[in-house]
Amino acid sequence: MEELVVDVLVIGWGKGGKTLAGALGRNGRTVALVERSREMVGGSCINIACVPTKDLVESAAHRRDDDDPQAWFADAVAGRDNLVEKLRARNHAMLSEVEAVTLVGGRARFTAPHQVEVTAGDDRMLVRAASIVVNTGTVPAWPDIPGAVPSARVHDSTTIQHVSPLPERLVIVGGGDVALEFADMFAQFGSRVTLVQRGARVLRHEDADVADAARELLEEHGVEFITGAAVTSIVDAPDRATVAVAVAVAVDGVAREFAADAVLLATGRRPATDDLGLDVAGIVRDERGYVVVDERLGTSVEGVYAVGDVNGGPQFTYVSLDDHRIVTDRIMGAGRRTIVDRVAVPRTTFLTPPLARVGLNVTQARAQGRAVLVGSKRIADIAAMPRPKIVGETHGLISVVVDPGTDLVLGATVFSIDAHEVINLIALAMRAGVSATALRDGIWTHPSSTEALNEVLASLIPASAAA
Ligand SMILES: Cc1cc2nc3c(=O)[nH]c(=O)nc-3n(C[C@H](O)[C@H](O)[C@H](O)COP(=O)(O)OP(=O)(O)OC[C@H]3O[C@@H](n4cnc5c(N)ncnc54)[C@H](O)[C@@H]3O)c2cc1C
Ligand SMILES: NC(=O)c1ccc[n+]([C@@H]2O[C@H](COP(=O)([O-])OP(=O)(O)OC[C@H]3O[C@@H](n4cnc5c(N)ncnc54)[C@H](O)[C@@H]3O)[C@@H](O)[C@H]2O)c1
Repeated sequence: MEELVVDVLVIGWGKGGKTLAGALGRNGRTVALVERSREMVGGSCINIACVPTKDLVESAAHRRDDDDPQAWFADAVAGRDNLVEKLRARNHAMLSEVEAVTLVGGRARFTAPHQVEVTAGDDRMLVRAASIVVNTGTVPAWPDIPGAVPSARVHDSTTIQHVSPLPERLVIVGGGDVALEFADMFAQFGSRVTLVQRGARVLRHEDADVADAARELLEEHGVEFITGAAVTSIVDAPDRATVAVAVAVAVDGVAREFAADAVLLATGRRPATDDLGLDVAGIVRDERGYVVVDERLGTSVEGVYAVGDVNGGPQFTYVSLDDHRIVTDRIMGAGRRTIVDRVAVPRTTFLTPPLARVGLNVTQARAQGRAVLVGSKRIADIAAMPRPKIVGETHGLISVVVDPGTDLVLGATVFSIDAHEVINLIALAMRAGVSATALRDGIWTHPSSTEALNEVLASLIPASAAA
């Protein structure tokens, strides 16, 4: 069997792993990166997750009522394929041009704490390394519902991206980011979307006014919500799938069975650790299968680290990227970076317009018993922010939570055009200790979305007095 000995082995071409492989390779370490799938060169983000889905979201948002849905969707898919192909080639080139990095195609499996066997068809290779970085990500978690099995009509978030033709009726099961982003996107492409969700409320982690505004937006785009509902079966027939649901509170006139041309199961993800041989190597997993790590992302085996989704942290590409900084620092630097250093990590759900949040919202501040000030305005009412009116997208609201004692921002929700950008500015202000007053009095370009801060932060009132 062919053998390869390197300083650092990265398993999986995720965001953290590929960045780390390039950085270490350029700094004199020999590195091997193993990826099991040609279609995943570059990792989930560019192939099946962030980039292709946001490209489709963007295309869907630009469709007008008189544009033919099928033709528009086909064009959007072709554009997406073209983009992904380019990004994949670029990702391959970025590492193949680093001499110290060896790219290995195949499935890796631990056979000892510092050794993996890589299998590709009949080919086998042994790779040994003093440092190993597990970056295998997650895969869709299929729910335990009768009939919930992959088929031409029953999809997960990966296969639905290749559905053809555009489904006239799409039933989505779930209430997280994947469910909401695909619901909004397909509704705007022209599908009739029904979203079935277990909880009584959508976006239960958001303030009630934010969740209501998001639901109203999606309903305006044509999404029907069936809340407090459990899917009891999916029956896949040649001409249609039928999704049966049991609802907690019966409402007259609401169907219990939904016919669909396609079903999307958006019920979460599970770690890609099933067949990785972690137990053989003594690498401890938690009860859900995620690799257990310490604050510096070390596993139970010295010299073995886990970065990205597989370590059970927040599942965002930029968190995987930050994980690479911690492990790179540990392998090449002072080893002082930890996940505890992370302050104000923002997130965005890519609806149209996007819904972004950082830090505490009003509900969470109240739950902590904090007396806070809140500035909250509907986008349509913010006179000092004409950009949404210029663009013709005035849905949403902005809400900022401020500590009255320190004048520091504790959190913000921005549900508006440009929210995914504005939230980064607020997150930076939180990290840098910039006061709410400084943000209120900031000199911002005009017309822009940032200038909403001038007006929203001038309207602070005690949370107890806010609705
Ligand atoms: C539909 C969708 C949309 C998303 N949108 C966003 C977004 O807009 N913004 C955002 O920040 N996050 C988004 N996410 C989350 C984001 O995609 C993930 O957090 C991120 O891609 C995780 O990357 P990673 O570094 O953990 O590994 P991944 O990029 O998942 O890479 C893991 C790699 O390991 C390979 N692999 C697995 N097992 C083995 C093995 N045994 N041997 C060899 N190779 C192996 C896999 O093939 C894969 O290429 C989205 C997720 C989904 C599902
Ligand atoms: N824009 C972004 O940054 C972005 C976009 C997509 C995904 N992601 C990340 O990827 C990860 C996966 O997203 P996701 O939405 O798949 O997972 P999730 O865990 O966020 O949501 C899963 C949803 O499915 C529901 N669910 C689970 N089992 C069910 C069942 N049997 N029946 C009905 N409902 C069920 C849950 O209640 C939940 O609402 C998340 O961490 C998410 O943050 C991020």
